[in-house]
Amino acid sequence: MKILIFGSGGIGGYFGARLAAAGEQVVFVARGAFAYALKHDGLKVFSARGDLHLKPVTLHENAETTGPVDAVLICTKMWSLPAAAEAIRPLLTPETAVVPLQNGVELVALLSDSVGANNLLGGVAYISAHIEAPGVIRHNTQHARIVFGELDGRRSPRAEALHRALERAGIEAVLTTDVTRALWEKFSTLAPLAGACSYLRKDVGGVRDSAGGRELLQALASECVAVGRARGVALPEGWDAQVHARFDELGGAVKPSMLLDLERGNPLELEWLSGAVLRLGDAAGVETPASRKVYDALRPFAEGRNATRARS
Ligand SMILES: NC(=O)C1=CN([C@@H]2O[C@H](COP(=O)(O)OP(=O)(O)OC[C@H]3O[C@@H](n4cnc5c(N)ncnc54)[C@H](OP(=O)(O)O)[C@@H]3O)[C@@H](O)[C@H]2O)C=CC1
Ligand SMILES: CC(C)(CO)C(=O)C(=O)O
Repeated sequence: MKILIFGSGGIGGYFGARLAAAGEQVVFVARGAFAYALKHDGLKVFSARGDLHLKPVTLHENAETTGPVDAVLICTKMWSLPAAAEAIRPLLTPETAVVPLQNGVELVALLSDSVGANNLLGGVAYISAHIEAPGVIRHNTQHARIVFGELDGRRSPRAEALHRALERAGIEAVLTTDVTRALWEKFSTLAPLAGACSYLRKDVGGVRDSAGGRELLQALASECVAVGRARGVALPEGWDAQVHARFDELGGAVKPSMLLDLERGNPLELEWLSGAVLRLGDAAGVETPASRKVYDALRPFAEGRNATRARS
């Protein structure tokens, strides 16, 4: 398959490198020092599942040289979505599968005008990976999983083809018939986790061990699940308790990407995590005081302090 990876950072670099190493035709979208490193030194992935060094790397330069693609994995931060949607448009055919892998539940609403409902699928990534240096990705745990599917639940040939490609690349892939639920399952785990770790400035182990850490996580998870259910999402009975089970499965040293960004002075995805819980909670008439506390405390840091990684 010809797969465009839009955004070659933590998740895009990891998934793209694995797909390319397994023989798929992968084209990476990168910029600045990262693009320079990919061009000259290739893409290096350090991972408990095996290191790899991909060289040469095919970089997207323009629509003419890249041509139409079979699938796009959008792997930027949330604030880059409009630019990504605009840039991929000339590369889409009516059959191209566009799978945004960001953490968030508003992706479909944000993208459906610009990308088009025919192209858009939903997806989530379960992985912990970050940029260590330009052209270098560090994958922090064993898990590397993508859950994705057509918005209408059908098992389309394009979704099946992408599923096979991901599996060939050693990525655990789940093709779901209820992607909205999959998005909310991840969101209701991740938004509380990212909120609690960032609010307390602690990794997963630190939150587990700190006084009030679990209570904060529980309160955030309950709010998130209540908002999802109020919107008609079929989250299973007892799902908020599952957040703890998932939290306990994670290694103590894992840091959600929002905490890593906070530590590095990068912009935060706060608006699409706790911010989304507040917005969607307001619209559905669900009270969200714990999410409000976390949002208000982190809001002063949301734009980041590093000019080089300012939002664009
Ligand atoms: N990291 C993780 O472990 C996980 C992350 N996620 C989610 O996945 C998404 C991506 O996260 P992550 O991989 O950490 O993000 P990163 O910041 O590591 O990677 C995003 C990359 O996209 C690049 N990019 C953005 N816009 C453009 C553009 N217009 N042209 C070229 N390159 C561009 C960025 O470049 P630049 O630096 O120049 O902006 C950066 O290299 C987020 O929504 C996150 O919440 C989900 C699961 C796990
Ligand atoms: C918490 C983690 C690393 C677990 O998959 C994650 O999904 C994220 O930070 O976005």
